[in-house]
Amino acid sequence: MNIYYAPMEGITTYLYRQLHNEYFGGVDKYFTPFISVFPDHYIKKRDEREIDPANNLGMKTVPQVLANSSKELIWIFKKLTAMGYDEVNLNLGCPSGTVTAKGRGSGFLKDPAELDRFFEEVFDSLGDDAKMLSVKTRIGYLDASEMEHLSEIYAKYPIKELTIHPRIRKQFYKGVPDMAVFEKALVASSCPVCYNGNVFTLEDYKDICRRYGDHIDINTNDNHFDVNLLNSNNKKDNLNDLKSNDIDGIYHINKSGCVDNKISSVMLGRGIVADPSLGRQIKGGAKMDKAEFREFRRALENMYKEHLKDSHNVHNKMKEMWFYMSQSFEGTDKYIKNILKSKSFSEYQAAVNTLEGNCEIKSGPNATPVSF
Ligand SMILES: Cc1cc2nc3c(=O)[nH]c(=O)nc-3n(C[C@H](O)[C@H](O)[C@H](O)COP(=O)(O)O)c2cc1C
Repeated sequence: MNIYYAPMEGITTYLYRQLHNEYFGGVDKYFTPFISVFPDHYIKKRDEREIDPANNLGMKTVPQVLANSSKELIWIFKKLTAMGYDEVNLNLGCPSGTVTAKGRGSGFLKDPAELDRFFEEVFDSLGDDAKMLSVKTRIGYLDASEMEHLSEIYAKYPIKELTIHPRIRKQFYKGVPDMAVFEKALVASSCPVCYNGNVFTLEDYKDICRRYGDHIDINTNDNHFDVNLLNSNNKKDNLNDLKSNDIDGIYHINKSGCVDNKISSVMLGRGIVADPSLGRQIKGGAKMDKAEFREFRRALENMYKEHLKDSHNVHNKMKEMWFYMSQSFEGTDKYIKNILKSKSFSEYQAAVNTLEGNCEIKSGPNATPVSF
């Protein structure tokens, strides 16, 4: 199973990604926060830094882009692949009003006919290279029933991987993911599917794997089976038989060689911001302890101090991080308030020391973080 660190605007900047990779790892791909592409083929300087290969050494980074014209997308796609990226992710999920008002992000889902035309132009123009395009989508703009038609559109194109966050636009990040709609979309997909939403703990991850993770990847070039997780009915010994005889009878194998009702990847968002060791735990490594957390938290502060000009920005950035990270500690209620309402960096530091001194890292499931 591939483990991805979700794109998170304002959080998963290249500086954060570098630090997370250095301290915890456990992540197969890091997605950049969305990069807006402007009509005159321009992206912000800030975003140029996000994609600069020198800022992404030693980790696998996937640039995510926000575009709703094929010209914009084709331009940025070519720029990124020429820089060496082998995947570009299209954002069809952003719920922010300023984005959706321009028909971008989840706002693009409002007009499926236009989305279909857009994909047709993009895939026609990019030819074989288009197989490097992946998509991250919500299940609808106004209503989850929209996903049925959206799935038909996605299934027409050889998308590298489809990440499904099973919420509609107006939910933002609240409420529970709609698993029934996710399941239908998973079955309808013609490409590998990544699940995203509310995976906050190792248990949440295992639950998703139990339901959707039993999968077999087939490398069609050398007919080699790479077994990731096999359930008790499909013992390893039976694989050669499966390969030669029964595989189509048991599973429907899609174009990319994945079993179409099983997921290929899980994308972690707020859960891994809260507990940066979540990916490592999923890969069989240790949960962080307080000393390790503290070291990472100090490294974050130092990194922001070094790179953000204004000390207010450092303070605000750390408050945002603590909104999520406090979810990894027991009984933080009265302490986290002091961090979030601190007026100066020294007040903030005192409140952080109090929280870290009085609260232990949770051993059980984390609470559900909403958003800052
Ligand atoms: C603060 C914040 C910023 C986000 N920025 C992006 C973004 O730039 N691109 C994107 O596709 N999704 C973005 N998301 C959505 C996440 O990638 C993810 O889909 C969402 O948080 C659900 O996953 P989770 O329940 O694991 O957090 C953002 C979410 C939050 C809370």
